[in-house]
Amino acid sequence: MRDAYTVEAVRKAEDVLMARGPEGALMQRAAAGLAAVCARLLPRVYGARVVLLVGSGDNGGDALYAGARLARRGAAVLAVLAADRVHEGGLAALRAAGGRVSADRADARAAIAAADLVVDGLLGIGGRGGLREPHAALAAHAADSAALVVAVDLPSGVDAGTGAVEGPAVRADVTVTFGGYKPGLLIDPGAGRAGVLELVDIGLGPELPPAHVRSPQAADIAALLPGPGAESDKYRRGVLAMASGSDRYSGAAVLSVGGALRGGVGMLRYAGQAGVVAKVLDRWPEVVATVLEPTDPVAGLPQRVAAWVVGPGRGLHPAAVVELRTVLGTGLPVLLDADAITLLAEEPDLVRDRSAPTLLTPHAGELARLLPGVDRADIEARRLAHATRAAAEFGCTVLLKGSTTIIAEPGRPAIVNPTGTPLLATAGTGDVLAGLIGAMLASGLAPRDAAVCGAYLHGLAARLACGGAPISASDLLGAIPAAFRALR
Ligand SMILES: NC(=O)C1=CN([C@@H]2O[C@H](COP(=O)(O)OP(=O)(O)OC[C@H]3O[C@@H](n4cnc5c(N)ncnc54)[C@H](O)[C@@H]3O)[C@@H](O)[C@H]2O)[C@@H](O)CC1
Ligand SMILES: [K+]
Repeated sequence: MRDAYTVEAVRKAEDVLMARGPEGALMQRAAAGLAAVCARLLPRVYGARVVLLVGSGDNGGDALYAGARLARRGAAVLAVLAADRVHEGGLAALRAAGGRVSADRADARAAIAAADLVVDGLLGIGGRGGLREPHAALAAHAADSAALVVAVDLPSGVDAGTGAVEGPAVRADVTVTFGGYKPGLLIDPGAGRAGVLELVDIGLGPELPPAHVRSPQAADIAALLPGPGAESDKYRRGVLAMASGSDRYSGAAVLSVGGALRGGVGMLRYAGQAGVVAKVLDRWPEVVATVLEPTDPVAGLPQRVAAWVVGPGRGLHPAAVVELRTVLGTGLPVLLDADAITLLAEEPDLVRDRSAPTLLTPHAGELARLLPGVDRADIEARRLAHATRAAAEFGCTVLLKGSTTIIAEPGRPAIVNPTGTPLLATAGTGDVLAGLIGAMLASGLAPRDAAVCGAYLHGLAARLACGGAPISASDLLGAIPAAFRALR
């Protein structure tokens, strides 16, 4: 698990340690860790051309002390100062180690263009908003250079707490972060700027509170996943009921059912209009299907099931409303997706008043319908805050789909899924996800764990499907077994 902490929590932990230990000890630990990662990344330290971008705060101090360590090992280190005053001790250490210092713009540009390694020590957790000048120009030179860019603590210009990027920001190949991950390193758009993450332990652990945000790794998912044991039969593995697709959107039914079957459901009971039922059975003969009567759309809904998935491609007509009320009226775990979320926006109390496990899986546009006064762009820019707010307002689990999928639940740390990829931004992949998570719910996982496992496998399957080439939702279905195998 990668655990991320708020800036306040990190500063508080640092204060406790600093009061206890010798002055500057934490910065020395940070700089030693940073220099070690830089040395590992360079083919050869001796003779390497290293440029440090140095801001006015302690982030610049880390860069200067690490630069001094590299200079002592024979690197040609140049510190480019972005402020009149920078960390004095760090500057003295760099000079004493033979490093050079420049505040000249033209000089800086040429040096960055010719560098092997650029160390971004402009701003750390003290940064506010997008980069101002001259920071922004230096970040642009670094982006134009072929040099490897290593960010100190976080890419400058990224908001440490949220991942928001409000203006120019550094794009790093590697980010060396200290004491604990910061949420902004795990959540887009910040995560996309951070590159590969390296955590340096500076001893904060015992002083940190519980994580604010967690990002599960393969072993965490493998430990959560239910696997069929010798005692399993189709009922114990879970019976899932699905109300997805319609005559107009029959593909949503075929894909969501496929997601559930590939997700390991014991039995799938599908209910829908006659035309969709035929298509579902044609593709997935293992499904037990019921044709719903247009005159009484809820009479034939499946009974004796372990969980429900409602919504993908289901439509917004009155029968869908009655169906949604009926399913939410049961005491079973329910996943609401797509059209069911749009309907819920009209009757939010259906979920607010519900005590049984409930999971909403909106994308940003659907979440905007649930949160009055918020638009899609606000949600994309501050995903963590909005997913958390929706979970609190509806008193249930919320999985916000998108560039970084976030799972929020009242009173628990939010989860960030690490396997997402832009390849998933194509029609039908959300239907597959709903089915996949539905299978996990039916097997008995709590909504948060089901959502975490489903999102992880979904992203992994997309990555495995075509090795980086564009994929369709059907390709994604085909790669789910490989994603499971990769975890076992
Ligand atoms: N506090 C500690 O004990 C430790 C701190 N460490 C380092 O110290 C960093 C935090 O240092 P600071 O609190 O000094 O803050 P920073 O070094 O992150 O930067 C703060 C400075 O940047 C300026 N600034 C803020 N936003 C700006 C913007 N958008 N454009 C241009 N300038 C801007 C501010 O005026 C302020 O002078 C951490 O990220 C980490 O790298 C590490 O050395 C580990 C120990
Ligand atoms: K930085």
